Order: sequence, then C-alpha cells, then structure tokens
Amino acid sequence: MLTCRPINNVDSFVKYYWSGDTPKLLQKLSIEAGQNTVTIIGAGAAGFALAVDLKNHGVSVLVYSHSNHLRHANEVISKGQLTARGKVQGVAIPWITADMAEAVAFSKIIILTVPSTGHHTVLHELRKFSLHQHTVIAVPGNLFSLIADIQIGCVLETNLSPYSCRMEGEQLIVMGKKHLISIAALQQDLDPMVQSTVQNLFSVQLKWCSSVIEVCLLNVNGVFHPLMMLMNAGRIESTAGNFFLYRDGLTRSVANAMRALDQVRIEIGEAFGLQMKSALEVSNECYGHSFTDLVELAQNSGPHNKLKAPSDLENRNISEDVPHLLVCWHSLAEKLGIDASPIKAVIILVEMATGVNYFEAGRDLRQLHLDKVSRDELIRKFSPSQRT
Ligand SMILES: NC(=O)C1=CN([C@@H]2O[C@H](COP(=O)(O)OP(=O)(O)OC[C@H]3O[C@@H](n4cnc5c(N)ncnc54)[C@H](O)[C@@H]3O)[C@@H](O)[C@H]2O)C=CC1
Ligand SMILES: O=C(CO)COP(=O)(O)O
Repeated sequence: MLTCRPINNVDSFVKYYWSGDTPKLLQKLSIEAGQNTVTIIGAGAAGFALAVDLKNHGVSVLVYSHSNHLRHANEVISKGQLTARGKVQGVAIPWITADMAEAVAFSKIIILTVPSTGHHTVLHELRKFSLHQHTVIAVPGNLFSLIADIQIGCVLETNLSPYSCRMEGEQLIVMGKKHLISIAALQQDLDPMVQSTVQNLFSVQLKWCSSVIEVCLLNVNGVFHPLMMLMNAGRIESTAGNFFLYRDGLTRSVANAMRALDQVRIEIGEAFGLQMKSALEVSNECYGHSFTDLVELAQNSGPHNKLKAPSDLENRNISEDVPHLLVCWHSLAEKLGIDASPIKAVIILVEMATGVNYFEAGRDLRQLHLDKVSRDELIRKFSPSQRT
C-alpha cells in the first residue's frame, strides 16, 4: 500500500513512501527486481531521466538523494509520481531513498548523477560501506575516478549525461537524448563482459575510450558553458536569465572565444596521442547532428536552442565546469608545456566576476593525485599507445 507525502530531513524516504519497515521493504524490492537492478545516486533531472529510461527497459531502479539536496526528490514524492515528457516519456513511481545503506544494498551497479561538486559528499557517505563488488559509473565523471579515494570494484566515467533535461516541479522535460556518449574505466584490463553489461544498461551507444583523461577532455560543456556565461553575464543578471542561452547568447564573438579555448583542449589530447575532434564535432557526434559552425548549432540544435539562461552566475555552468573541467585542463596543459592562456583567462575572469578562486578549489593535478608524476610518466600513464 503506497503512502505518499512530502518529507523533510528524514533518514529514509522508502520506509515512508511504502508502508512496512525498511529491511522488509528492501527484501521485497530485491526479490521483485531480481538481478536487473540499478541504484542511481543523484535525484535531479539527469538521474530521473535515467531512472525512467531504465524502467522503460525493464530495469528496477532505486534513486538516492542526499538529505541536504532533497528539492527534486521531495517534489516527486509530494506528487506521488514522476512524469517524463519529450525524448523520454513515461509516468513512473520511482523508489527513492535518502539512506545510503539502502542504496548500496539495492544493486551492485551504482550510477552517479550528482554534479561533480557533490562527489566528495557522496564519497563521504559511500566510504562507510564495502564496495569491492560494486561497479560505480559517474555520469559525467569529470575525473571522479582519480579523486575517489575508496576501494570500489570497478569505476567508470562518462563525458556527458545521455539526456539534455530539466525538472519543472515533478515534471521531467527531456529536450534531447544523445546517440552516443564516451566512457572509460579507471582500470586498463576491463573485462569485456563488464563492458557489455554496462552497454546493455544504457539506451545510448557507449564509445569506449582509452582512459578517463580522454573522457574528461570530451566533456565539451567546459568549452560551451563558462564562456557563454561570462560573455553574457550582464544580460543574465539584468534579465534574471530571461533569454535563450545558446540561441541568443552564442553569437559570433562568443564562438570565436570558444574556438580559442577549444584549441587548447585539442592540443592537450594530442599530447597524449589522441585523435581529437573539435567541440562542435563532439557535439555533432553525440546528437547525430551535422552542424558546420557553433553559431549554427546554437540557432538550430533542438536540445540547445530553447534552453533558458540560468537566473544568475551561481550555476553549475560555472561552479562545476570551471573547477572540474577548466582547472583540470589548465593544469594538464601546464604539465605538458602547452600554452593554456585562453583557459587561464576564463578562470581568472570568472574569479574576478564571482570572487571564487577556482584555481585553488579546482581539480588540479594535486587534487587528482598526479602532482608527483613527471610529464613523461603522465603521458605514458594515459596515452593509448604507451599505457603502463
Ligand atoms: N541536465 C542536463 O541536461 C545535463 C546534465 N549534465 C550533468 O549531469 C549531472 C547532473 O545534472 P542534473 O541532474 O541536471 O543536476 P542537478 O543540479 O539537478 O543535481 C542532481 C542531484 O544531485 C544531488 N546533488 C546536487 N548537489 C549535491 C551535493 N553537493 N551533494 C550531494 N548530492 C548533490 C541532488 O539530489 C540533485 O537533485 C551534472 O554533472 C551535469 O553537469 C550534463 C549534460 C546535460
Ligand atoms: O548542459 C546542457 C545545456 O547547457 C546540455 O548539455 P548537453 O548537450 O550535454 O545535453
């Protein structure tokens, strides 16, 4: 019997959401679900889109939301259901918990869909459990694998979310579903069985990359987001984001700046011996588009051209993409002897605008545990042809 009500700061949604005590409920869920289960950590648009998509494909899903980040979970719980519209459709009554013990017990496959700014909070919770037999897939990773200082059976990460989506109350709007995203495992000798199990979970094609560094370089949101935010900062603040970020905000001069920044990302990849595509080509490949220019993409790409700008600069387009992509790319470039001044300029301007020193807070080589590694070792470690 379903009992459904909004909950604030409780340890477990599940025991309120369904009558019955937690152990009995978990037992029931596991039996119902059999082996075909996934736990999703992160109850936002990306996590719920994945939950509905998996459910539509017969997978049983438990969604975990940290008790300090309940907004979307509470909206869904208060309605008693989640309605997905757009490229993923369906009405689901998702199983939701705020108890990490339940999340870890529910499935050996955990997909992380929290912004990378939440990775440390999640790791703090996860470290209380044995995860030797778990597979954790960070979507997107932004080098989660290199900061995860706990023992996990297998760690993988993707470059992007399969969905371009937003929550509107308890409604999930999925504007775009990609054809392809990139993925890599931290470990080099990944069992092909694991690869096919993971591929079977995702309804988008997974492109297997040589390393997590390659995957991080393919998160082209680092090229798009910070510059669009910075170069439209006045308009964002004076209109509280009342314009289309891509369609109105990615004009010729913004595209020129993006191309300069993108060139550094490409040179970093090439130093590792990778065949690099431009941000435009990566986006085209993901969505099956064939735009020849960034401004053309901004005007015509369905998943992008109706996206409203955020209402202020305190948004993951900056707070996630600057410290966890740009700072990371910048410190890789420095180590490799590549001129990263376009990236540095953006990080400095963001600090001037927001007051946040992302060089200090970001995922530089020290945070990634790579600061003691020489340039040659770094290349050997992450180059497809030289990996040791
Ligand atoms: N929504 C989209 O269209 C796209 C999303 N992404 C990426 O996917 C990830 C998730 O995106 P959204 O679901 O839109 O994000 P979101 O901002 O809605 O957050 C997702 C959920 O993560 C949890 N969370 C947030 N901050 C946390 C923290 N500090 N500690 C613990 N839990 C926390 C909350 O449950 C939250 O609802 C992000 O990395 C985002 O950059 C990438 C491309 C497109
Ligand atoms: O975050 C987004 C909009 O700025 C969407 O990015 P994607 O193209 O990865 O869906």
